[in-house]
Amino acid sequence: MKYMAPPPGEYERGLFAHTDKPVSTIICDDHVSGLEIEVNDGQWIKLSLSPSSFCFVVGDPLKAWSNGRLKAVNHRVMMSGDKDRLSLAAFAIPVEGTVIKAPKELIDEQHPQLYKDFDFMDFFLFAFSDPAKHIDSGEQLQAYASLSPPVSH
Ligand SMILES: O=C(O)CCC(=O)C(=O)O
Ligand SMILES: [Fe+2]
Repeated sequence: MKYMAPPPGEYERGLFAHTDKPVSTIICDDHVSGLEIEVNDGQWIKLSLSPSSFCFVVGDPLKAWSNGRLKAVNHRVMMSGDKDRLSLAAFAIPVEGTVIKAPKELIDEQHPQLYKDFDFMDFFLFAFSDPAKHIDSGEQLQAYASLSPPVSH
């Protein structure tokens, strides 16, 4: 991705806040910082990736697979300064027909099943569909797959 430097003195959105829809993402950049993660409601931290580091981002399907134990962090790109930014994101997309299903070891009385089993691609297409545009990115997994009340086994 290429993000253009903002006008002088401005702090500008490069990429809107979202959680990732692939299973996971590995990000590296050209050391012009810009990637931010939301740590608490509304509190954002800018990541400065060192030259040899990558950022591993848990996507919504991996959160569902882990029965909610792994968090899908809300993140965005904000640009300041006078340099353009280049980043590279490697998205993990499973083969067609892959079902996202939490292993039984991650489901018990204390950790009831949070999400129904679902076909990865059905969720992926849902997340980019017109109806889902009205749902906050961080709420799409909940809207698509939540089991409420949670089921315990
Ligand atoms: O460019 C970046 O650092 C982040 C890209 C990203 O979050 C995405 O493509 O999902
Ligand atoms: Fe992302």
